[in-house]
Amino acid sequence: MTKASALIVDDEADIRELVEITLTRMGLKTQSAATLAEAHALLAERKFDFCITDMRLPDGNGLSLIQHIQREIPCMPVAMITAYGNAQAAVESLKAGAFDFVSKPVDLATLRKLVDSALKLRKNDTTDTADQELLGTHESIRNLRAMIERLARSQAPVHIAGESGTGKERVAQLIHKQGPRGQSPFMPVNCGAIPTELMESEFFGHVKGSFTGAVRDKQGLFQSAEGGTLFLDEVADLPLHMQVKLLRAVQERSVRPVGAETEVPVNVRIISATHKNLNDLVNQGAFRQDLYYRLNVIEVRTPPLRDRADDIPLLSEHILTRLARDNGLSAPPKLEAQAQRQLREYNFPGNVRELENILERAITMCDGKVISASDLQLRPSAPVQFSSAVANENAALGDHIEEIEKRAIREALEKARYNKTRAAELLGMSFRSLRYRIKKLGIE
Ligand SMILES: Nc1ncnc2c1ncn2[C@@H]1O[C@H](COP(=O)(O)OP(=O)(O)OP(=O)(O)O)[C@@H](O)[C@H]1O
Repeated sequence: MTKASALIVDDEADIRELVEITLTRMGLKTQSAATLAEAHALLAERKFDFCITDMRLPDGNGLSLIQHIQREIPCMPVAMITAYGNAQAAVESLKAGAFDFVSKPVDLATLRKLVDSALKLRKNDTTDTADQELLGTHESIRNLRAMIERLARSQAPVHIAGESGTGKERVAQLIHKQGPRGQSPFMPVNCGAIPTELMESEFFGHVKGSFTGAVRDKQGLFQSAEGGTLFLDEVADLPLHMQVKLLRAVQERSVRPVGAETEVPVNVRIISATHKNLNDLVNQGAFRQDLYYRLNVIEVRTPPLRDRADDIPLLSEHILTRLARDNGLSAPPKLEAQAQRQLREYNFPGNVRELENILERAITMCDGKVISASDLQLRPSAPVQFSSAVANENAALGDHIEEIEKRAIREALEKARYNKTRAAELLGMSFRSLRYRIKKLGIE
C-alpha cells in the first residue's frame, strides 16, 4: 500500500519539525513549506492526501491557502494550526473550508486524531453512502445535498435551522455518515426531552454514588458519541445553566462526569438543530450568544415542503412504496388526480413528516389500490382561503368557516408557540392579515 502524503505549512521550524516527526511516525510521507509561495509551488507539482497549515505566514494568511485548496483540490482535507485561544481564527478557518483545526501549543494526541480523521475522509471518498437519501429535485434540496457533501468533509460545528419535519435529523445523519466519522456512533439527543435535573448526568455521565440513585458509573452522551457525532436536536430548549456547561465541553473538548475529580477528553463533532429562531432567542437573552457563536459556525437551512411543492409527487411515491412494503402490499396504491391536487395545494405545517403521516393514514383508509382525496383527510388548517368571498356567504356557512378559520389560527399559533410571525408563515398569510384576523375573530 502506498504511504499517504502530507503537506505541512509553517514558518516556525520547530513546529514544522514536531508535526513532521508525528506524521512520519504515523506512517505518512511529509513535505514541508515555510511560506505560502512554497506551499503553492508544491501543490502545483504533486498530489497530497492531507495538508496542515499555520494561520500566519510570512507572505500571507493560511486562510487563503485553505480557500485555494477548497476551490482547486476540494477532495484534499486541510487543517489549520491556530494561535492558542484564538477562537475567531478557528471559526474562520472552518468557514473557509478547513475540516478541523489544532491550536498551539500543538497537542500531539489531538494532532494524531485529526490526521486519522483526515485519512479516513479520503477512504470514504469511494464508499457509497446514498442509502438514506435526501429526496427532492427542487433547487433548494439540490443545494442542500451539495452542502452536506462539503460539510461531511469538515469537522466544523453545524447548526441546522428549519421547520419541524423538514428533515433536519436526516441532514445531520447524512453529514455524519458521509464524513470520516461515518463508522463511529451518531448520537441524537432531544434537548427538550431530558428532565432538567438529569441533564448534566445525561450529557456528561456520573460516577457511582455522586447522587441518590447513582448506583454505578454511567457514561454520558458525549462519551457514548466518542469518535462520532452528537446531534443536539431542539438545542434552543437547553436551559441556560446547561448552555454554560455545554459551551465549556465544546470549547475544552473535555467533560467532567458528575462527581468525578478529573476531566475526560472527548472527540465529538457537534451538530445542532432547532425549529426556533436562535438569533431571536439570543436577542431575548434566552440563548447564550457565545454558545450560539460556537454551534452556529456553519448554518444550514432545510426548506419547508410548501416551498418545494414540485417535490411532493416524488416524495409521496417514495413514501407509499415504503409503506406498501411495510404493510405487505404487493404494490403501492396510486394517488387519484384529485388527491394529488389537494396535496399540492396543502401547505404542510408539519412538512415531510406530516406528508408521511397523511399517507400512512390514507393507506389504511383506501381500498388498497387507489387513494382518493377523501382518504387523505387533510386538515383544514393550512389551505383555508381567508378571502373576502366569505363575507358574501350565508350566515350559517359564514359561521362554519369562521370556526374553521379560528381553529386553523389557533393550531398555527400553538405550533409556533405564539410567535405570530411564525404562525403567519405556517398559515401562508402576512403578519398583518394574521393580526387583523386574530382581532376580528376575537382569538385570545
Ligand atoms: N428530503 C427528504 N427526503 C426523504 N425523506 C425526508 C426528507 N426530509 C424529511 N424526510 C423524512 O421526514 C421525516 C422527518 O424528518 P426529520 O425527523 O429529519 O425532520 P426534523 O426536521 O428533524 O423534524 P423535527 O424538527 O420535528 O425533529 C423523517 O421520516 C425523514 O426521513
